[in-house]
Amino acid sequence: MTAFDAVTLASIFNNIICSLIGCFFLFQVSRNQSGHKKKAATYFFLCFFFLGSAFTLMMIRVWLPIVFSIIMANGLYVTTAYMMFFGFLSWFRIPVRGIHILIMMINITVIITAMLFFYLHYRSFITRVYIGGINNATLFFLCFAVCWRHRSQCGKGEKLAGAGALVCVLASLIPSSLMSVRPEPALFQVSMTITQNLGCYFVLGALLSLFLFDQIDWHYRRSVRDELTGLYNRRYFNEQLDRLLVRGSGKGCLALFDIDHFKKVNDTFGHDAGDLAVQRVAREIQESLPPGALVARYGGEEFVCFLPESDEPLARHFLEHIRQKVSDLAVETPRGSVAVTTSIGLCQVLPGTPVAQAFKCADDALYQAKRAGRNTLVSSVTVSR
Ligand SMILES: Nc1nc2c(ncn2[C@@H]2O[C@H](COP(=O)(O)OP(=O)(O)OP(=O)(O)O)[C@@H](O)[C@H]2O)c(=O)[nH]1
Repeated sequence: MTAFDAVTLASIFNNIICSLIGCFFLFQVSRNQSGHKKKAATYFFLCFFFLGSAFTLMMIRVWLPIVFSIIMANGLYVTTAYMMFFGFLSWFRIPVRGIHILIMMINITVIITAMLFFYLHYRSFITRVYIGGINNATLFFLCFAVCWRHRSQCGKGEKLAGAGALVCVLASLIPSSLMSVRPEPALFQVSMTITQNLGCYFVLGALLSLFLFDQIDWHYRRSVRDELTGLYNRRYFNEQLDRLLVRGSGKGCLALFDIDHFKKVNDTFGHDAGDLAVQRVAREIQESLPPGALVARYGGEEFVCFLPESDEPLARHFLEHIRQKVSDLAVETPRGSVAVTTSIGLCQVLPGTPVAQAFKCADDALYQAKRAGRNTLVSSVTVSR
């Protein structure tokens, strides 16, 4: 064995280790997922399983009959690319159907037949390199195309995975491109080593980051949203309002909503009915506000919204509409129909006003609304610094 062969073997061994690591992590990931993400993780796991098997075959191929090596290696490489493609399809909720599997089987059969044909009849090594490279590049390009088609839903993880697929397209074409310039066995070995390393490491990183960023997004969404209503929570609202008032252009209207006599609703209809009423009121508020309004559940049966750039008459128009819609609500519950009303305190805020002062102003107005008999909108004086 020459030093060059030894280095090539070491590199293949490296790729086997990388594939095993890929299998291990993607298996762990698939256990913690459900639905389409679990399917995607399983396909990605299989992708590394077949890739590792192909590398193992590459390592021991000198001891195997060459026809057997050609059949197995090509079958495994093409299957690897398909597993990646199916993983991308599943991630974007496109079901993998029988027809996809059939196309994969036909593709594998055609590739193996073509490889054997060119080996047995023409002993043409370069043609086989072209066929393998172009076929795999096409499949990786399809992975990228799936990402591109769903680009509006793509976060950081999906973008990285799409970039990983593109790297695979380029990597698949390296051996055939080099062979067309200088058809030397040593150069082929070098190009294969580069291709395998690029594919293996980049794809593993990109696929794992798909799940990592998805988890990060999930935790972030949970940390800023209220679980019952899906509205933003108090902490997020305060942060955003602070940004808008102190650091932004800062003018607008702040409104506090409080459902009237809510204790009575709970006492009469039960806590679950109360929850339902909170959800319905939240939905009415959210759906009735103009785009750009910031709305949150501020506490139990309290909501808050900020209408940037709105003056008092405009905000009053929207809020009156909400008050009316809430009072028209009939929340159907197992114990009967629940009617609720809401009191609203409104305050126009000028640039630079501290958050606490804006809240005090809206809260005073809300207090006035409660004192005025509830189901009322009261507007407080404008506050500024
Ligand atoms: N079911 C349900 N009840 C809640 C929730 N959050 C707060 N509450 C209840 O809402 C009630 C609020 O009562 P109070 O603050 O006394 O006010 P109120 O009865 O609405 O009377 P006014 O505000 O003065 O009109 C309490 O009984 C809380 O337990 C919730 O998410 N679900």
